[in-house]
Amino acid sequence: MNGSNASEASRAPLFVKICGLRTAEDVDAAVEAGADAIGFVFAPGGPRTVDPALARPLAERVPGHVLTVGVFRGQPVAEVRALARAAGVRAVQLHGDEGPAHYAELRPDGWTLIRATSCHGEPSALGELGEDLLLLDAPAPGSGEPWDWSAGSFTPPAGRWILAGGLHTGNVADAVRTTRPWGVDVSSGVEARRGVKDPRLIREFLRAARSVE
Ligand SMILES: O=C(O)c1ccccc1NCC(=O)[C@H](O)[C@H](O)COP(=O)(O)O
Repeated sequence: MNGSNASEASRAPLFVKICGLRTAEDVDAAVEAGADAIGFVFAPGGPRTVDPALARPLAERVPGHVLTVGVFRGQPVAEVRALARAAGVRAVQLHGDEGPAHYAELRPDGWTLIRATSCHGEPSALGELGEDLLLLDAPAPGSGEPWDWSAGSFTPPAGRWILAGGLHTGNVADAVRTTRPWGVDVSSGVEARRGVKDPRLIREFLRAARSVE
């Protein structure tokens, strides 16, 4: 996965992550439809939250070319490490206000580190806190609420950044055309109702996301 500037990133095949999965049927649908990454939410208290006993067998269904991602928010390093190890995921996505020390402590574990942040006008640089991938999200992650990614509203970072927040089959192609991200991430937009994925919507999302030249 090379690509150190925005134009290179836009020419690479679009990376697509489907987040918040809880069932084998949904995992299989995402993998078969060509997802590059599957996310399991370990941030507590939400409708998509899983524990390692549920997530591990799901992660084990995922072939090696698809990245398994544990999603966390404001949890201590020891908790992130324990949950990610127990579930057997290969990447860790942090949604809280974790600082560089958090990333540095997790680095030796070998996970791909994803920093999720909301875009407040000031561009965030990839790697600023020691992450491998940068995810630009809405202020309320997993809410399905979009943010203003229209042309001129923000400066897209260079390199491997992922657009998230309120994406769905009907807007993802426009979002990709406008912002030229390295990847996209969706959760609510592929759900029949909050916390319940719809395999048909997963397939349609992947098709729409990849329809942009
Ligand atoms: O989904 C959750 O419940 C969640 C809770 C805490 C932190 C992150 C969470 N989700 C992250 C995601 O699902 C995605 O990375 C992203 O926010 C896109 O969400 P959506 O707008 O629902 O497509």
